[in-house]
Amino acid sequence: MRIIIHGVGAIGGVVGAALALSGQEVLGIARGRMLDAIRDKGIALVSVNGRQETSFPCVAHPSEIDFRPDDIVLLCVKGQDSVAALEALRAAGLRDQALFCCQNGVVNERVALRYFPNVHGVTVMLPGTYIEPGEVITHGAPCYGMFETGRVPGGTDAADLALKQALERANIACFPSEAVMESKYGKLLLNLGNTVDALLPQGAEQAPFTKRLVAEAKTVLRAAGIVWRDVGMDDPRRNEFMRVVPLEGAARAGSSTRQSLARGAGSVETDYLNGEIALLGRLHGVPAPLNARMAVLAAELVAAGKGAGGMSVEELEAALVA
Ligand SMILES: NC(=O)C1=CN([C@@H]2O[C@H](COP(=O)(O)OP(=O)(O)OC[C@H]3O[C@@H](n4cnc5c(N)ncnc54)[C@H](OP(=O)(O)O)[C@@H]3O)[C@@H](O)[C@H]2O)C=CC1
Ligand SMILES: CC(C)(CO)C(=O)C(=O)O
Repeated sequence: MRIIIHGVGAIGGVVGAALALSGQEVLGIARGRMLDAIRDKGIALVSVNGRQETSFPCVAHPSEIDFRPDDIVLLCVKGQDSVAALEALRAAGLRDQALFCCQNGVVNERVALRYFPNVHGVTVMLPGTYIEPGEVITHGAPCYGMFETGRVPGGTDAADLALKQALERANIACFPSEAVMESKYGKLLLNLGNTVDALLPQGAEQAPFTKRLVAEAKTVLRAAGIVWRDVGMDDPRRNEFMRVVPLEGAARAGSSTRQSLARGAGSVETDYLNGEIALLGRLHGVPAPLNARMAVLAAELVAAGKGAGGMSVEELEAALVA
């Protein structure tokens, strides 16, 4: 079995490097400065176990891959990049192989099912950081991360088991689940604060904003009849397998959305996080003005070419009532 990582950034980089260090065959699909750095000098994984250098082969495009029947593909791009990645995978010959959406948000799996029959969701609990090309950081301990996986719409199969075994050899806890989307909706609630974290200066009080966004979202999910499962610290597995710990000399660079802005990535995932709540609210006739506004603010920030942390608490408060 070969594990193909589509999108070698924070999550794809940590998972790919940890798998490679465990002896697993890995192939990356990367781009830009990360691709150049890995080809030039490999990749460094920074974690509670220190800094470990490793390497795995990387291509720039799926068309360079001869897919094997027992390949497993981990889709590790941001939600706004999914369609392009899925189209390229199909054009390159991927067919019935298991495809795992290692992504936040709840729509990637549904999109992937248009292209492929064997789609699995993954609830990714892994505080990953990618700022410098060729280096990825995880603040997860004792395991680097904790994943829940399962087929979409439901059930588990041999691919979940095979991935679990490979991930656990690489120090990433993995729990196959018959209803993975329930935990992905739980994770969506945790991600409603990503853009708050991206907009405000580091150290600013985020909780009053995220609480309001989550309360609004819960009303929307209930009206939509969507069941979710809590995946925060109330999940007893979190304390045992994956706590967020400080690492000397390697500060966490904030949420994945903040990291996109810090890297000048040119897009953020907010339309698939807060924007999902806005969408569900509109479909089910429940107002979700706060989450809808967050999506607009994020789009404005990207369009203005602004970096992370440019808004004060007072400005965000005013923007949310505007
Ligand atoms: N970081 C974290 O702590 C966590 C992230 N997640 C989720 O995991 C998913 C991945 O996030 P994260 O790893 O942070 O994102 P990153 O932006 O760090 O990594 C994604 C990588 O994929 C690359 N990419 C995008 N499209 C393509 C393509 N077509 N071909 C090749 N490479 C491509 C991006 O390149 P480029 O940089 O040029 O855009 C980037 O390097 C997201 O859904 C996120 O919400 C979940 C839990 C925690
Ligand atoms: C780790 C967490 C929950 C928030 O930082 C996340 O999922 C992200 O950064 O996207």
